Amino acid sequence: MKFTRINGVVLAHDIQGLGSDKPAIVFINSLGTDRRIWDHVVADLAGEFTILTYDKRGHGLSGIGQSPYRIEDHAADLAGLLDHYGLKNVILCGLSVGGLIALGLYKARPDLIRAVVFADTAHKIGTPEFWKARIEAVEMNGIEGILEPVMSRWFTPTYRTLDNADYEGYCNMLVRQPVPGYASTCAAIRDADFTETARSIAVPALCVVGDQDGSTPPDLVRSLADLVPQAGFEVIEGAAHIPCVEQPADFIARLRRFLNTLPGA
Ligand SMILES: O=C(O)CC1=CCC(=O)O1
Repeated sequence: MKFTRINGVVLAHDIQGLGSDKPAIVFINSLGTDRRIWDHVVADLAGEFTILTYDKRGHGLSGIGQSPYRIEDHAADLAGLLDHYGLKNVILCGLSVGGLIALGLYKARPDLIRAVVFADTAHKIGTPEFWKARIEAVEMNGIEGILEPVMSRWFTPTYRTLDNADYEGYCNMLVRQPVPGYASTCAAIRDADFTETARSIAVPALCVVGDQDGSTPPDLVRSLADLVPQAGFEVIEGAAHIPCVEQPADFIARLRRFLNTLPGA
């Protein structure tokens, strides 16, 4: 684990394969999660790629910084981290708000990006009213107060059982995020609309979504795929909003298939 200060905020991250000539892939997290959601994927790709995972500001072990945030702040943090390591020509894999951050980074620094995987995300997520209610709820009652509705979006009923220790662990992950970082990221999502950026993407892209995703349902993710000129669209069975956790083998297989289509793969 490493820590680096970027834009005045300490970002916790892991990097492997640095200095090799292996293609670089960067994973960008969803709201309320930290970089450990990518553990299965990273373990599978290790040795073949330079791999960066990080906790965006306000999440995990990263600093919180100043509220309010915009997606542009999260994207500037990622640009700073890539510049810190001299990473260019990267493949981005963004989950949910991570997809918005990928779009924000593409808008600001298209020079850094070689391809994008958009997982369970869209150019615009939710309504202002929805995010206002979410922010008010967490500021009033803490993240515990929204645990059940959020978990029913993240995971299928099959996964959400009391005897599933992994499920309990991901509940812990959510409730342990700092409220100011969580609420500020909700506000950033509320204010984001990357429709025009999505239309402008000139690199290969894959949009993928769990068939039971309650946050960014398949039809919404398909609408992103329709905007992005070179995007494929795939649905993962038996997953909700976080397929890299709930169906890692299927997620990895689709990711690998996409990576194998990239020029020079
Ligand atoms: O918390 C949720 O409802 C799921 C989600 C929306 C945006 C994101 O990153 O996660």
